[in-house]
Amino acid sequence: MTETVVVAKDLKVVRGRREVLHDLDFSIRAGEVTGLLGPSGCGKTTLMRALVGVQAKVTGTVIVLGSPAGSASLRQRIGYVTQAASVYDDLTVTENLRFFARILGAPTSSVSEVVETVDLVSHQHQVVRDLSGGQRSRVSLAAALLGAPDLLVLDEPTVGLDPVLREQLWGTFRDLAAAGAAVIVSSHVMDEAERCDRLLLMRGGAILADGSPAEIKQKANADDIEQAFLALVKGAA
Ligand SMILES: Nc1ncnc2c1ncn2[C@@H]1O[C@H](COP(=O)(O)OP(=O)(O)OP(=O)(O)O)[C@@H](O)[C@H]1O
Repeated sequence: MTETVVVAKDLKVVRGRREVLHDLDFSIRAGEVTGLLGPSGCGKTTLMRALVGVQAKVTGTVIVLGSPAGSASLRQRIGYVTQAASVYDDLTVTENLRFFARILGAPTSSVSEVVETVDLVSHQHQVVRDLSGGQRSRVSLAAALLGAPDLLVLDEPTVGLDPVLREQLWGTFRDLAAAGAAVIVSSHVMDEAERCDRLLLMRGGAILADGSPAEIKQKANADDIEQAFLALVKGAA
């Protein structure tokens, strides 16, 4: 049976004075890439922050790997990559990763493993400042992979990347899921939907649809996810 890694019930978040997530119920499974898709401002980052346990004013229940989101015991088991690069510009790829491995208590041998996973072997001794944007985001991803996390939360990891690199990164996400991790990837680009095993389609702080790309298209009687999204919005109006 597939392991359920996240269970959220009545998840509500207030930011500023506004409620930005409204009573969400969903679950996330191991071994799958779950796409969190929806337009800018719909609440993807807020939802991810709630799962990782760094979001204030969360109500409802969010259980991650059997413990409440934000529990200290989860720190080593979750990898989180935000939209902003989170590595040091003046250190090399390897120096950055050794530093993060030490903080995480991950073995030094994991550094070369993650460098290979993100395909940066030929750049490992370069300072991060001299890398391209896409290479830099792969260093952040590598840092998140160091502790071999059971849950990977990736906020728009492919934004601004060229198609070849995007393809490569999706291959990496698929490999990580195949190895048993639960991988959550957010995107506002609907054409990334088909690469996911499962989708949570969001709009205005609510979940419009939850299912495989095929199930969602069938339910909305649409040929692609963008059309399905539009049909679901019309249906909900
Ligand atoms: N610090 C904040 N204070 C008040 N409101 C905020 C804050 N941060 C975000 N919001 C609001 O919360 C809502 C959800 O934002 P969030 O960043 O989660 O959306 P998103 O779907 O990730 O957007 P994007 O794709 O542009 O990153 C938005 O309406 C946003 O304006």
